[in-house]
Amino acid sequence: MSAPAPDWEVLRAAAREAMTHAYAPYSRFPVGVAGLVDDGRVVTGCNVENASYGLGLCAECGMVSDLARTGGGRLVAVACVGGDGQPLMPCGRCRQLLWEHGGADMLIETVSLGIVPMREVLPDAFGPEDLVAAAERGQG
Ligand SMILES: O=c1ccn([C@H]2C[C@H](O)[C@@H](CO)O2)c(=O)[nH]1
Ligand SMILES: [Zn+2]
Repeated sequence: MSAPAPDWEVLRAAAREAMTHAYAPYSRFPVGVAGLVDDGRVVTGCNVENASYGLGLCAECGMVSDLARTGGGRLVAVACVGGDGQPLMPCGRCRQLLWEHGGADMLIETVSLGIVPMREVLPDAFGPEDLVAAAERGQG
């Protein structure tokens, strides 16, 4: 099965809709994210903050949970929007989260670079294959 082609307008709209559910009373910076799955599903998430500031959840965390809960699969393309609804570069931790479920070829829309594959925003990434490689060398 070939991966579906992303409709970036649809993804952006889904991310903006998700952003309306954000719980961000501390930063006042709502974030929404939408991901196209290889079976054509669209999964979404929003940020959910906490009075214990450091425990806040980025929107990408919610989206990855939505991905797992609705049947798993691989992320093909992800649009993330924040604040005024413009494209947002996911934070470093979330790039790692996304890598697990989309890998190097997953497309991501960023404000500074446009639409690029994950390998460009997380070069030399650590991923599941590194654990396999280490195990094969007898280090895992
Ligand atoms: O990729 C990102 C970056 C930031 N945030 C959230 C975390 C916090 O709630 C708010 C301000 O940093 O934006 C996300 O949800 N995703
Ligand atoms: Zn994040």
